[in-house]
Amino acid sequence: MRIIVGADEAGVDYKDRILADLEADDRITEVIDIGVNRADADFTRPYPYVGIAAGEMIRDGKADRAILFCGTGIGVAIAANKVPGIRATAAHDSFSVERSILSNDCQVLTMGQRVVGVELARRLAKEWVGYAFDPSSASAEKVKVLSDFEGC
Ligand SMILES: O=C[C@H](O)[C@H](O)COP(=O)(O)O
Repeated sequence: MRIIVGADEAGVDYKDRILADLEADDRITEVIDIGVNRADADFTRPYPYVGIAAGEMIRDGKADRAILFCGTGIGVAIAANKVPGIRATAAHDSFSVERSILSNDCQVLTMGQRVVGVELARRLAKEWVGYAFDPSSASAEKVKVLSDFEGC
């Protein structure tokens, strides 16, 4: 699995912690850091640019999934969802994280650094990359309604 990590200024600490976890995870073949990073000239880049960039990379086949952070997780989720074909959600509990894949085939998970503790965020990220969507499941036809609506 090739996975993007990204954040705005409000989520950068968690992004960097999850980046380190993913780089040590044998299930992950590539971790792609799209920033922000403290050394960036545009460290204060607003969250929509991060979410849209991640969604476009997945749309273009450059990555399989993304885990994104901002203050709440809401802004980067909204932004990623603006890219046709992308299903992104904020989730801060284990059941929602599971269902975001098994029910919704989300390519993007988002969390809020101002919402959830770092150890829970790390655990949820670890759980999330372990789930795989079953295209033969009853959920698949529901996801297909979204794909058909968007034409992708
Ligand atoms: O959803 C938005 C994020 O939480 C962002 O990090 C903070 O946005 P704000 O500065 O507009 O509250």
